[in-house]
Amino acid sequence: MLGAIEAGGTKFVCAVGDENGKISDRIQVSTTVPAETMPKVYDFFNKYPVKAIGIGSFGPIDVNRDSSTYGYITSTPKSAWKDYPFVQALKDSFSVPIGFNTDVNAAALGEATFGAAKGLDSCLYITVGTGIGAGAIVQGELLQGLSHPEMGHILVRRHPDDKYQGKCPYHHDCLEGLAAGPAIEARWGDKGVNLVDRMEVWELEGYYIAQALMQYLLILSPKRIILGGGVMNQEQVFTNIYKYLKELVNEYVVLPELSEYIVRPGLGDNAGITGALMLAHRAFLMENQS
Ligand SMILES: Nc1ncnc2c1ncn2[C@@H]1O[C@H](COP(=O)(O)OP(=O)(O)OP(=O)(O)O)[C@@H](O)[C@H]1O
Ligand SMILES: [Zn+2]
Repeated sequence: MLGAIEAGGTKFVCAVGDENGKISDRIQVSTTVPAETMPKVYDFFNKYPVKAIGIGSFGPIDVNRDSSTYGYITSTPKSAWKDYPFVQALKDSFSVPIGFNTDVNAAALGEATFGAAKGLDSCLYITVGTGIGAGAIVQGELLQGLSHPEMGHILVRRHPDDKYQGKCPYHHDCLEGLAAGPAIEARWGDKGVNLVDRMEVWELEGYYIAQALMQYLLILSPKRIILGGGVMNQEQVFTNIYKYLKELVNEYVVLPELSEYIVRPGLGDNAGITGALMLAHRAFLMENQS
């Protein structure tokens, strides 16, 4: 039995299951402060004989095993979780291998193993929600370098009619600052879910996301792109992304049929937690190899 944590900025999902992605029990805990959230996490896993735990976490996080702050959540604006030693906290309570990566890398792994990118050795998983983040599988491995990718904060070309200053506290009008859920709400004065009939909202959304996808696909050339997160519940954004992406790429590279190439998560809301289960599986295998 394996344990999994999908640690989000608003809630933690904890689950137990097996290496085939089958989940046998799960709970949700709200993300308040570590002293309140973590004991509930420990209580849940204490009920089960887990052999390893995988964490897909909001970030930025330190994923560099050689670093003195490996396993920490680093510079999050959620101050109680800033510099929080997540992996160590679990190791102190459970003497099992702990896998640790970003929430979106975990989701990419889940989708590549069991979901919309099953059988492919590369894919990109992007969430457009409270923030924008992306994880990637490249040549069968999770993409990691100096740190993990932060693809939500890339710069995009501003639409000439868009006067909104942007919401990212670090870069103002980066992709996340212009196109995540809170930016939509701030620009148009209402939540996305209430703006369904405002065509211009979803045109602009497609315009920005298509630019990001163009850059990701030119740099990483993923075999499939999966778009999740609350904002992507707006079906019309997909149509607009296809339209703008075709225009931008302008036949320079040959694109697959876009409705099969840029798709929703095959695992729905379970992409992240299933991926975290796979992180646990990998951590278990790694520790038992050496
Ligand atoms: N149906 C919808 N249409 C448009 N926007 C939506 C819809 N549902 C949620 N959102 C927007 O998505 C954002 C919440 O994102 P999501 O539901 O993915 O939750 P989250 O997990 O908190 O976000 P994140 O993935 O960044 O951690 C909010 O800004 C919300 O207004
Ligand atoms: Zn930014």
